[in-house]
Amino acid sequence: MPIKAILTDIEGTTSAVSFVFDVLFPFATRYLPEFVLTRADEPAVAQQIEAVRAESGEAGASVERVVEILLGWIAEDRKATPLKALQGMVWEQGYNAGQLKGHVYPDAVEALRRWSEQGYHLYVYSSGSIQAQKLIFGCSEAGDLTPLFAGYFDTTSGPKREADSYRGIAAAIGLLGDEILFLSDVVQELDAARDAGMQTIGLAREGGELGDHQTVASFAVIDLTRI
Ligand SMILES: CSCCC(=O)C(=O)COP(=O)(O)O
Ligand SMILES: [Mg+2]
Repeated sequence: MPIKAILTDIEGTTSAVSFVFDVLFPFATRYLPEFVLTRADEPAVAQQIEAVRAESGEAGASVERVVEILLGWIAEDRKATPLKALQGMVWEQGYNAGQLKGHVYPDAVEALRRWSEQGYHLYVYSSGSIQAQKLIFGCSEAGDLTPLFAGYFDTTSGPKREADSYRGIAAAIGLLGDEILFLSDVVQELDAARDAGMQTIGLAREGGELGDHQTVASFAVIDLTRI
């Protein structure tokens, strides 16, 4: 079945792992405590605080304790939906203030633009919240890339290592699994997407192979007509 849509991961795929670990996560560690403590009564923040209490099993946790839990989750890179939602809110302030600029590899920018012009529908699936996804592409070093994308999926569609998440995304896109190409740097994500019937290509920016998935080091060598 020919490819009609491309679904891409962000960290390690379109964007450097170092940008996430050395820039975004430290930014959140620095600014998230004050953000949560001063805005705890705002409905959008209060909702996430409640979700942290529920996910951590600490129903009566104070806001200060919730902040401690969140900082622990950042340190362990936990893909918890309420953490990801709050990180997105904190990063928005950094992007708006010009303190952050999204990193997207030039080869990814070029390929995404070309595929969009050729009529492929482009989607994102990342553990980062949809708000965070729109920010990294909207405030990128290459300018606003959001017009290239037809839609965004995050952990509210399910964990990235479970096939059911990809089945749900294919249904939401309105295509058969094998009409969608999924790109990622994580073999468990590629396995889950393939189990759901999607085509896969692994991105190994430092070289090497990702399991038995076709693996490339750059978007520049992906040929959509040969999948
Ligand atoms: C949307 S940029 C922030 C990325 C992030 O928070 C993260 O956890 C990366 O997850 P990914 O699924 O893109 O590897
Ligand atoms: Mg990744």
